[in-house]
Amino acid sequence: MANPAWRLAQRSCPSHLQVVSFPVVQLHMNRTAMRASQKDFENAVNQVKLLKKDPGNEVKLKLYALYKQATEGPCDMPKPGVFDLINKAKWDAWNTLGTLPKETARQNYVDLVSSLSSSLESSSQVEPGTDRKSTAYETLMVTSEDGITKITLNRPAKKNAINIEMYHEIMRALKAASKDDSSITVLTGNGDYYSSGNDLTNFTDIPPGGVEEKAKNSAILLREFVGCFIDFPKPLIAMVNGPAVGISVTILGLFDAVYASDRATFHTPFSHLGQSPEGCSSYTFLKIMGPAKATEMLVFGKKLTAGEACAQGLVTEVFPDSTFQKEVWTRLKAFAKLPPNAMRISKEVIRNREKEKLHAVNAEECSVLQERWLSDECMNAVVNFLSRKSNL
Ligand SMILES: CCCCC/C=C/CC(=O)SCCNC(=O)CCNC(=O)[C@H](O)C(C)(C)COP(=O)(O)OP(=O)(O)OC[C@H]1O[C@@H](n2cnc3c(N)ncnc32)[C@H](O)[C@@H]1OP(=O)(O)O
Repeated sequence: MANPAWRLAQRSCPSHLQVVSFPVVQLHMNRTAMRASQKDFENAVNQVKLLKKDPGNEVKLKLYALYKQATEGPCDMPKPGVFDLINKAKWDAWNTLGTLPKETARQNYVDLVSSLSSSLESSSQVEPGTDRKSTAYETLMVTSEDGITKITLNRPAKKNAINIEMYHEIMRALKAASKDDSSITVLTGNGDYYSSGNDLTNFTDIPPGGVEEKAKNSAILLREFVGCFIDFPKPLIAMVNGPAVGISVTILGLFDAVYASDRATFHTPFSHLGQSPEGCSSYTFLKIMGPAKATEMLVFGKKLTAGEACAQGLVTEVFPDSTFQKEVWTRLKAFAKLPPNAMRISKEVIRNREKEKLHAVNAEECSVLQERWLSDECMNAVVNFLSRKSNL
């Protein structure tokens, strides 16, 4: 959407907000629909009218394009002339959606409005720098302000262990963040831990199909979860506020920057747990730190200090815990002011070369883990933890 013509329109036409504005979307409201998803869509169209804060021109263009695609299908209008700046920006936005199916456009529109409603609502009501738990999530706090969507793991009493609900909520929050109007996304933890990794009680809820079915379902969930990090389109930054264990460490290799408090530690005790690496770490860690150091972490379970993790390239920079929040947020706010499309495209250029490989590694790691979870070594480790014979 970094359309120079649109930028020019913004400067030369002070009334642009009316031109690409809610009424444009409302204009087409009289088409009623029969299907449930169409009802959601209509609700979303109505919700747009109720937004208290202007979502900005880029978001409005996205809404316009998705609306047109959802109601009329691919753009078949003649391209407006080069001097018809506003209509050309709208045409461009619609035309970029190509042959996106109407149903997908409808769904994307609904998702965008939903992320918009929560982010605009939170940014308008929350004091700067203050978190407010979004009612949409049980295990996370998600806020959006100053161009930054912040996803906070919020099970501090369980050291932010990732239970099944949290896996799903993180995926949902990432999908919403990928479409909202923020420039960058931050993941952090509430309390003294960043995250203690997979919630080991996830393994205790056995379905009627038995442990094999459990292992299969877990592998499917894990693959989808890691896939969201591989495909996340905006700069994704981890603020590692404290110790990190297991999968919360391995997926750091898929982040674009990792800032750590000097209280943080990085621990992947897979062998201790009878498991094997995930989160694409069997590939990313080798690239980041070389095979010898990666093996120490992933095979022998060596726990790294923040300083060591930084020296090995897993962490971008370490800050004293006392100034961690202040220093990192100052930096993130400056990043968020950079042109968002340029950041997104630069990330795309960097990531695209690796994407296919990363998805293949993810699939392989999940398939190996599916077997590992059925092993005696793994089952014993989980039982030991649950009966408190082991604290890593
Ligand atoms: C869909 C499936 C995908 C699977 C993907 C696979 C991923 C692999 C991994 O992530 S492997 C890593 C798994 N994590 C662990 O093995 C860590 C286990 N936890 C600990 O060793 C310790 O809790 C600790 C070192 C993190 C913290 O120890 P401390 O003594 O400071 O605190 P407590 O042990 O008393 O913990 C407080 C309460 O939190 C519960 N808890 C902490 N971590 C986990 C966890 N990972 N799973 C489940 N529960 C956890 C702990 O049980 C305490 O609860 P309680 O107060 O109710 O007793």
